[in-house]
Amino acid sequence: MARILTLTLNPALDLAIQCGPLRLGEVNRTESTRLDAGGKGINVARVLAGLGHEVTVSGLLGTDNEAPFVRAFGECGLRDAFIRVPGETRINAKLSEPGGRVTDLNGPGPQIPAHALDSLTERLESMLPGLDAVVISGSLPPNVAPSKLAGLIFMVRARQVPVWLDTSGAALMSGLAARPSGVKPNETELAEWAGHPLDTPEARLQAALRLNAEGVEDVIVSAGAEGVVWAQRGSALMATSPRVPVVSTVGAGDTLLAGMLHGILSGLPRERGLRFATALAAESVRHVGVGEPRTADFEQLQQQTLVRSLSSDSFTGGNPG
Ligand SMILES: Nc1ncnc2c1ncn2[C@@H]1O[C@H](COP(=O)(O)OP(=O)(O)O)[C@@H](O)[C@H]1O
Ligand SMILES: O=P(O)(O)OC[C@H]1O[C@](O)(COP(=O)(O)O)[C@@H](O)[C@@H]1O
Repeated sequence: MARILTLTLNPALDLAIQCGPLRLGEVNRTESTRLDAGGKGINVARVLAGLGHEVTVSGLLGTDNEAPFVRAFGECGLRDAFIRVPGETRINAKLSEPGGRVTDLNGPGPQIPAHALDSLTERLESMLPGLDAVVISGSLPPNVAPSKLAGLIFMVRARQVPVWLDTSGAALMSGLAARPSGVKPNETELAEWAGHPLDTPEARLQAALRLNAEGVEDVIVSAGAEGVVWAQRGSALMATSPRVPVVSTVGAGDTLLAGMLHGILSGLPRERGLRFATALAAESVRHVGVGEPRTADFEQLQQQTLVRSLSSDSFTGGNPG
């Protein structure tokens, strides 16, 4: 069992909406709706706690609608170290249509008073001793500068605690420059850093190896149904996802990251950890919410997840890897 802290600077209440084919500009009738406490670090924490780790959640939480979060933390056995800020945490709408198309409408989040960030930094610093990993996940509220995120990464690294990052846009650029120990972008997010599309496994591999060479030890590039490339200190594996019916892809990336951390922090052989995490992420898309390893066919999903090693030759007809 590991001790992990996840940091969500911009959590969200996720409004999951199941509907028929969406008709824009018209009245649509929904099939079901569900409101859950979410946000990347909170989802990662849920999965890790379910796998038996001791998890603390922190970040910035609006006081006006905190009740569902507090309830979820209690239900999942998460230690609550969120700094409270005035106002509401954002609500993100997730529209799932038949056929697996999911449309995310993510809000900006509230304005954060400067003293709240100072309190968060102090709290984080006081919690670092004894932690096995820190995960910083998700977007930043509108008035939090990306350089603040880089500052948090530097602080954690200075205490020799591994720090993982999962964010996007300017926050990802700034965060990567601070050299986190690990990162989990999806292909679109990493393409922005690379400056060109990463629409093939080879392109993802090259970008991941480049980041390894720049000092990010673990780079996990997710590519939806196509699966995952994981480059660790210059040596790469690729996992191909099992085919599953898609209900909601929301939380798949968070599940993947949590599954990978579980493998790494539990000392699982690399191939086994990647298979576990990829199968768990596939499990998550079959329903709303994060992946559930206790599901009856999870062993089967793992068997259907193909893992192979990759090298630059893997794509040139040379060594099949
Ligand atoms: N349609 C799918 N079928 C099977 N696995 C999926 C599917 N969509 C996502 N996954 C799994 O979830 C992981 C994360 O999904 P992805 O969409 O790449 O990340 P993010 O949610 O961060 O954008 C993928 O690498 C894959 O393992
Ligand atoms: O902080 P962002 O980038 O707006 O993302 C927030 C959203 O990400 C989620 O954590 C889902 O993330 P993934 O689909 O990448 O796993 C939702 O719960 C939340 O609404």
